[in-house]
Amino acid sequence: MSLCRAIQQSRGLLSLCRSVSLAAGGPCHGPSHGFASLPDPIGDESPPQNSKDGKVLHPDLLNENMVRAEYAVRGELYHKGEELRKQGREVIFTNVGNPHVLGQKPLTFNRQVLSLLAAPALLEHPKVAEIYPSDAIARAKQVLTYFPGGLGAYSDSRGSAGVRKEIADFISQRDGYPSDPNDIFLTDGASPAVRYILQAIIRNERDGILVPVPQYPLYSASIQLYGGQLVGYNLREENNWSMDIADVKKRVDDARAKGIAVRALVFINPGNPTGQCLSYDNLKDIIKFAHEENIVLMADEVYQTNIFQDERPFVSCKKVMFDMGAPYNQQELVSFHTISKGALGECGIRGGMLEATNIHPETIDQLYKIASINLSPNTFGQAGLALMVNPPKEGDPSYEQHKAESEGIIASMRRRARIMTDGFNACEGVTCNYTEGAMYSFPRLHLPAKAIKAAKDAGKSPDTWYCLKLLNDTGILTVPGSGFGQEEGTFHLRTTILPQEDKIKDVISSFQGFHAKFMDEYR
Ligand SMILES: Cc1ncc(COP(=O)(O)O)c(C=O)c1O
Repeated sequence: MSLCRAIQQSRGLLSLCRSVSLAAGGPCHGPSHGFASLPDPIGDESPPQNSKDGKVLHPDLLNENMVRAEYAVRGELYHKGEELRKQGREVIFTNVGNPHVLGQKPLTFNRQVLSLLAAPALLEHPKVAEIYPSDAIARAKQVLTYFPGGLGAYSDSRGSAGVRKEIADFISQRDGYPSDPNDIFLTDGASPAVRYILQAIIRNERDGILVPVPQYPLYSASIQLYGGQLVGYNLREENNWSMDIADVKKRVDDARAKGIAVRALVFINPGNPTGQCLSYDNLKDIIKFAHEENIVLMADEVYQTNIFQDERPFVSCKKVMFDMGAPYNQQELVSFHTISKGALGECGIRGGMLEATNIHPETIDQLYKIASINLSPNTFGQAGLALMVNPPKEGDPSYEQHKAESEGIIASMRRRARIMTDGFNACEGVTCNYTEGAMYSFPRLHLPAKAIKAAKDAGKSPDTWYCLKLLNDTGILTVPGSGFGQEEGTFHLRTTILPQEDKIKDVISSFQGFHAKFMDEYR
């Protein structure tokens, strides 16, 4: 059956069939086959410059939005760190929330199931029951039924229906409100899911997206890539990185006065790089605001199980919205989740998702079309999502071990968050809010004037200059606050809390030693 026909059958949509015909590799019916004739010439204008110094793909002739996009997490510091590592120096990669690279072990049950999915012939092996627990075998067989042709075959472009159903059940249970598998898209990590939505929202340079400052640079880079405008709103560091709706409102008014259509508000809960968790009341304010201002909400909830403070449990934006009732339960919302974070930390397997709530059905069809251009999200990532949302249950042979491993990882992160924060706060001229959630510390560096001058003389922003010195002296690779955005005149760095417990004290005392020496030199 052609992709067109399959989509028509599942959604009954002829119009989508027309527009997707190019991606499906052949026309269905109708005139729109995607090969429109070329536009008429604009006056007698000659074509733009096509090559330089014998190269068509010359750096001066690339898509400008691509060239302008920046992604600090893998920016100057990262490249310098890689250079040092290749020279044989020990580098501690605390620049990115990538737990396994710093020694976190994968969850046993999940990898048992994934290994059986990768090598299904093992399921027929006479000794399989001696090696694998019975629930891992049963779960692998069940997940295999979601992937006709196994994990080596393309799945539906939105992701396997079976996995989406498990995710919808998980969301319904988590929030107490229904979730529709047809509104869930599975992607290769949450990053492409975020990009799908930004790409759909941004039409041109007059479309604005509200993004927290500091923010995770996936947002700034993607908004640049799609040619939109980032409209920053400040998180209040003095108030534990809280959101100030009055400030957001002011940013919206300013942007509108400049002719920008503000179309979406991104918030990250728990926050990256700032580590704060939003309270139920904060979420209500955000939803009310978005409703009043007619703005789509983009809820980045990838750290929803990385919670280190009992008084601030995670509550999803969707739950609060439905608790609030009409008219707020009609608010347009897209929420994101991933297997890269939480106790899984499976960054390399690339499993992520979005759930679209109250989004127009024809927009969902357009998203489906865009997803179908990529054919299929990777199947191991999808299986990883199924394992995340539907772990072993009480009474299952793997339950106790799975629970102990998962809870052990989060409890250890909580201890490490405390060690990091306390360690930073013990330093002269460093202040750091406690990491309530996520995986990062974002201390403020109150740099002396002499240090700021030295940085400027070196042609660097003071935080980048500081982080480069820290890397050179100690091998600790962090990301300067400027990569996330920070209030004018303030300087920060971001580090993960992920070095393992036998290492983290050494990391923080190495930082403290460096900083004390630094202050002696520049105070
Ligand atoms: C706030 C936030 N959103 C989304 C992502 C994307 O993660 P992934 O694409 O690995 O799912 C990250 C990764 O660090 C993140 O910190």
